[in-house]
Amino acid sequence: MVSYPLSHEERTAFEPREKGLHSVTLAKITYVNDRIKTYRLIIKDKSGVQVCSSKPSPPPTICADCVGKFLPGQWLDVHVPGIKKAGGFTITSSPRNASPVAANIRAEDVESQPFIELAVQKSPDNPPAAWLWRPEEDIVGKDLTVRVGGSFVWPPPGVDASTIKRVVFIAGGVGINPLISILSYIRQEQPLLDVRFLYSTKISSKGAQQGEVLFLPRILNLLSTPSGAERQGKSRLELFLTGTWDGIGDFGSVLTQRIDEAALSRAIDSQEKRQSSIFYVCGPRDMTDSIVEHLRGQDNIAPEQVLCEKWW
Ligand SMILES: NC(=O)c1ccc[n+]([C@@H]2O[C@H](COP(=O)([O-])OP(=O)(O)OC[C@H]3O[C@@H](n4cnc5c(N)ncnc54)[C@H](O)[C@@H]3O)[C@@H](O)[C@H]2O)c1
Repeated sequence: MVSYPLSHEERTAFEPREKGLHSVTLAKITYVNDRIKTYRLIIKDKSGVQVCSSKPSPPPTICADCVGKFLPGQWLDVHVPGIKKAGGFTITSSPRNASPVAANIRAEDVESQPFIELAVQKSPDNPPAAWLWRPEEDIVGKDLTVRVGGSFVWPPPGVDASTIKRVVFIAGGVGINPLISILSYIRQEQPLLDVRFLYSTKISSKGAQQGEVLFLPRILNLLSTPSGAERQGKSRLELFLTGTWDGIGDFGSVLTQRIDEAALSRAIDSQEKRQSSIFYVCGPRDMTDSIVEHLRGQDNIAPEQVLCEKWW
């Protein structure tokens, strides 16, 4: 018997998602590397899209009065012209960027409009992704319809937010997508939170540069932005580069290995620190499963302190 991979809608059938659809315009495409492009969607609804603060936890439900709002970490069902089934793509921008009140909007200037950003991996077998990878001149300016969904979110459901002092992000490859949205939002809303970031990704091109690693310049910028003496020295990125690259580039300090137990121990830190930490894990299946199991097996880390997104 031939088995087919589940579509995004089948795979996420039990996840919370909005009832209604929003109309957006595909305004801009940015090439990151030969696997990834990012897409800026301009929101057409007059109300814009705002952060849902009415029912952030627990559990992250999307109810009638939350329509049009999203939490950092969520994804969109994306309906592209001429294709019946929606694609599922993670939102990589902060909800703050989607709020019309946050922007000084000028109709003629795309950069000033409230927006949602998505990162889409090249996948010829996935029709919505293949459509989004068509030549820019064929698709920029087209209208799409989208719906927000997902439960891998900030703030973490079931956790008293006032107890959180540290957030540890652990990303593998394109699993960075929901984490960059959460990091961007946290930096805007709670800049004094301590952040540890472990990011492992494959590089295969010769002489690859920082800009070709998905969101690396953005992460470095978000972690280095000074916002008060208390935060000095509290945020750190450990970058793990694997694959067949030639070691040349402008990466500075990197580890040429996968995230291992020693790296996790550094991130978990002391008994005292782990009690006030939240761990977000997103990456390939085996990596996610083994890291989540390792974290949940530690003393003083409760199951609800470890969140992961499973796209399988
Ligand atoms: N929202 C999202 O976009 C999203 C959400 C959840 C999961 N994901 C998943 O993230 C995965 C990322 O795919 P990719 O092709 O970019 O990743 P990849 O295969 O390039 O791997 C990324 C990094 O993880 C490391 N790695 C792989 N397996 C590991 C393991 N068992 N232990 C430790 N390190 C390991 C690799 O060495 C590499 O550095 C996909 O499987 C995707 O389904 C994505």
